[in-house]
Amino acid sequence: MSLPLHVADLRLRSPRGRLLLDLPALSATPGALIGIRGASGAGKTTLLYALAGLLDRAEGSVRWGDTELLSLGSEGRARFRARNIGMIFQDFMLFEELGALDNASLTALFRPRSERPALRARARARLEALGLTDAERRVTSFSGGERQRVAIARAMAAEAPVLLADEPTASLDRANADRLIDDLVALVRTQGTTLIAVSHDPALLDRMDRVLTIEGGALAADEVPACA
Ligand SMILES: Nc1ncnc2c1ncn2[C@@H]1O[C@H](COP(=O)(O)OP(=O)(O)OP(=O)(O)O)[C@@H](O)[C@H]1O
Repeated sequence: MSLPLHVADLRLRSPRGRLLLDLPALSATPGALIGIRGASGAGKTTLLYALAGLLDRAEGSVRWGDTELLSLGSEGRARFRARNIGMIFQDFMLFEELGALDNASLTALFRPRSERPALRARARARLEALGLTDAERRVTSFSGGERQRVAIARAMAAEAPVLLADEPTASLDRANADRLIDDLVALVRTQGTTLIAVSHDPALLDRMDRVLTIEGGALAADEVPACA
């Protein structure tokens, strides 16, 4: 399934009324690689959270295909996310009592029984590709970078139509970061996934089709990188 994105008049205010996000319009076609950059505090993570339907106070329209995310209740948004959005966020949302593979296969719970073995096999392969070979080890004992890799494996194994990533290369060394960028681009090109990735990493941003610059919660630029 492919899900075009249409955002209109998206606004978010802090509890004290400060405007954190103000986006009159943003569209993305399925299969696009979109980077988001901007200074610290510009609103990049807030934008990703709004696109995932994770912010209760967001106003306006975030439409993925035929689904108007902001008109759904929190349960409906969670259901939509489980089926359609892979997330690599800075809070990795791992289950401490589970092993790496169980965490990376968690989205199987939302899939028909017949699809679960293939998803688990993809999760194992993604973990191995990311250098995590001890699939049964509980994540409690994992380092920050290892935890991030489990979250990446989970998001990629799900092969959801949309992948939202917040600094996916941040805690990887250069060689692993470069391999991950290759894998993300390959996933998008083969599956028609829409990737929206916040990053400060020029190696990642240079591989995107478009790079958005966020300043003060607003879109300051929407450019094609020089080497795309
Ligand atoms: N619930 C909230 N209440 C008040 N301010 C908030 C809230 N959530 C976010 N902010 C503020 O909104 C701004 C944007 O935050 P955000 O995390 O989106 O920035 P960012 O661009 O991702 O930064 P970084 O690169 O440092 O991660 C920041 O000034 C932050 O303090």
